[in-house]
This record gives sequence, structure tokens and C-alpha cells, in this order.
Amino acid sequence: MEKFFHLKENGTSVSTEFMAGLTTFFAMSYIIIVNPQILSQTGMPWGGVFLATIIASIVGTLVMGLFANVPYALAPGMGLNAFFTYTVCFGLGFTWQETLCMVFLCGLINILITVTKVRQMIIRAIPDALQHAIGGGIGLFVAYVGLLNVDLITFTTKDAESAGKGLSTGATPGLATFNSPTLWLFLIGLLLVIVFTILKIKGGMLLAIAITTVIGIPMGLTTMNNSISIGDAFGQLPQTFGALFTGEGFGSLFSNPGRLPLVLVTIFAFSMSDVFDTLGTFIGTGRRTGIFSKADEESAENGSGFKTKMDKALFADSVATSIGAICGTSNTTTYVESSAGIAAGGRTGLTSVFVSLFFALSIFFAPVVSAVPSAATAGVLVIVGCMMAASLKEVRWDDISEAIPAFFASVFMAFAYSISYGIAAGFITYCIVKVCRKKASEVHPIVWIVSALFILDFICMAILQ
Ligand SMILES: Nc1nc2[nH]cnc2c(=O)[nH]1
Repeated sequence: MEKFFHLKENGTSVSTEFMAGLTTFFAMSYIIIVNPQILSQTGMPWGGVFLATIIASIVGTLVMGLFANVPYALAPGMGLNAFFTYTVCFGLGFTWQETLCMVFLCGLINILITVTKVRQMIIRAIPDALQHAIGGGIGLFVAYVGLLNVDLITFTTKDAESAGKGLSTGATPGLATFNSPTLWLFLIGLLLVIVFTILKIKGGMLLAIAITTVIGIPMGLTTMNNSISIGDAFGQLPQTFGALFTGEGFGSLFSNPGRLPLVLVTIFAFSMSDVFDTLGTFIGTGRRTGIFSKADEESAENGSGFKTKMDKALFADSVATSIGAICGTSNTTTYVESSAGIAAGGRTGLTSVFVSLFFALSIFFAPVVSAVPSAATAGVLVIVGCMMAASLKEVRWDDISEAIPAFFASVFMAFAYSISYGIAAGFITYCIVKVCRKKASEVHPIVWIVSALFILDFICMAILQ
């Protein structure tokens, strides 16, 4: 064990790595409840997604620990599972099987760009401020999903008459009135998550979900009506496992040539979000703790192949997405919550191996986990989103030429309820700002190309609809 993980060299021990693994697992274990809740809204079987989430997390985290020897854990990401459900399936009208195909292709693209120079080119092309804004914007998006899941933000439809008087059509957003049990339960859960997070209680997120779920029993919100057994979950796995290779998956996705541009743009949006989320997580959490050295970061930008821990970690992350898609889940990514285990002393891949072990044990809790109401998990979304928003601090908001593209790539991402359109708006406004400042030559050709592709996409959609 010592030889494989270099524990002494990294100033750690088996017991420290065990505690770090437990800490990270408890910090992120809510995903085995929340991910099936979000993805099953598309019609995916709850039990199938539950097991796919666990399998993808086990495999991805094991690859990270054993191949890269760094203490990071992976699971399906909260930003991209929301993008999968609300934008791609509900908004763009793709089926979940087709969307899984796009996630799988995104994983393959990420592997390709990780082993070739393209990844380095993309990293160099996108200015730092935009990279941080995209990472932070995904956090705002996740928090917003949490608020909408319990209808804390309501949309009151205007009547046609007031619309005719110059007011915009559509609906007015506003705060809900606190007269529903779902909102009360959400507020209790939110309060618990805030208190436990601030007091740094180990496993606080999971504990808050558990307590809120129990409180939901007398309120009639936690019922076993929809809960499923371990046997049922395994019975549903064949419906999601490999679904992307069926006629409803690849067969259907490429059957309509007219939809090809939309498919390509969507895969592109998945890839962009995934790539920058991961880089932001590694750079944001690894630099301060010394897990990745300066040489690692430079190698990620300039080198090729798998010379450093960062290269290997990026490879592990990209492999996990395709494996997860085959199992039946949205993009598997490196979790910001790994920073909880790193703070508890985790320094090597042994921490990740322990996290995988705990994920494997969680399979036996399927019946309880499936009874958890969404009001008990929405508070976690809000606070995880808040944690992910930390990278916004890297943006120089007092420099308006940096603030405008960063605003569109982050805050607008949540307003538009779309990660990809946030990225698009960030890129396009960045080009505009640079042209106005007569610094167009500073814009990398990749940024011009991506911006042009997004504009083309908007024009296509406007003509099609
Ligand atoms: N980096 C990262 N961490 C997460 N934690 C929960 N969801 C996510 C995500 O999408 N990305």
C-alpha cells in the first residue's frame, strides 16, 4: 500500500486517508438521492439511475485513485444533470436515450482532447476570467434549480391586456407565499444544511437530508409509496445500461439530418461545461493544498501525454463520463466536495479508493434512499451551488471589460436556465468588448470560431421555430 500510494512521501497514513474518504463520501453522498430525482423526471427508471449513479461514481473514483493517485472523488455532476433534464430533454425535446448518446460522445471527445494538444489549445484560448465565471455560473445554476424544484420562485402569468400595455408577455417571477408544507420542509432542510455546513459537521449534508426526510413523515411528504427495493433497482438497471446503443439511442439521434447542427451544438455545450468544471475544480482545490504543483498546471497547459498527476487526473475524469453514460447517467465529473476530504488530510488516491468502497456499500440503502422527498434535497442544491460559486471571486468585477463577459457567462447562465447559452453569451460579449477596445487581435481564433458557431446556432433556432 505504501509503495503504491506513497503515503509517507505525501505526509499521510492509512487512517488519515480513511477518515478523509469518509468525509468526502458524506459530503457528496446526497448525489445518490438527488441524481435519480432529477434524471427520472425525463422518464428514466429511478432504480436504474440510482444504480448507474453509484456504478459511475465507484468506477470513476477508483480510476482517479489508482491511476492518478490523487484524493478526488467523482460522481454525476449537479450542473450537467440539470442541463440533461431541463435543457436538453425538456427544452430541446431530445429523449433521455438520445441525450445519453450525446453524453457518451462528449466523454469520447473529452478523452480525445485530453490525449491530444486540443485540450491545451482550448485552455490557452479562453481567458482566465471566463473560465472562472463558467465554473461559478454552474454553481448559480445548480442553486437556482434547487429553488425552482420546490417552487420557492413562482411565475405569475400576466393577462393579455396588461401585456398589450407595454408590459412584457410571459410571466412575472416572484417569491412564493409560505403556505405550503413542501416549502416549510424545504426551509427546515435549508436551515439544517446551512448550520451543519457552517459548523463543519462531518457528513452534514447527508445528515440534513436524513433529518428533513424524517420530519417529512408526519407532514405527509415522506412516504414509502414510491420507494423501491434493491431487487427492483437491479431489475430496472437493464433499461438504462447500454440504452444509448439501442435504436432509441444512436439509431434515433442520427435519423434526422436536420437536427444534426443542434446535436453538435449540444454535445459541444456538454463538453465545454465538463472540461471547464473539472479544470476549475482541480486548480481551485489542488493548488492551495499542494496536491497539484505549479509544474502540474503548466504541464496541463503546455505538455502532452500523461507525465504529471494533473494529466492523469484529467484523463480519469474524461473516461468516467463515457462509462457513466453507458450505465445510464449524465456527465460524471470530479466533485468540488473532494475539498472536504482534502481538508481532513487526504493526500493520495487511497482516499478515493475508500470513497469508492463507501459508494458500493450505499447500494444496500436503496429502499430508504428512494423515499426521500425533493423538498429534503433542494436545500443541498442551493448550498452546493453556493460553494461552486466561489470561483467568481477570481473575476476582477471592478474592470468592466472583464465583468461584462463574466456576468454573461455566470449570472446570465442562471437567468437563461442554460449552461451552454451562458457560455455562448460570455464568449460573444468577450469578442464585442475586445473589438470596442481595439484589441480584437487578442481574441484567440478558437474563441472567434466558438462565438460564430453559437450565433449560427441562435439563427438556426430562430428560423426553425
Ligand atoms: N465540480 C463539480 N462539483 C460538483 N458537486 C456537485 N455537482 C458538481 C458539479 O457539477 N461539478
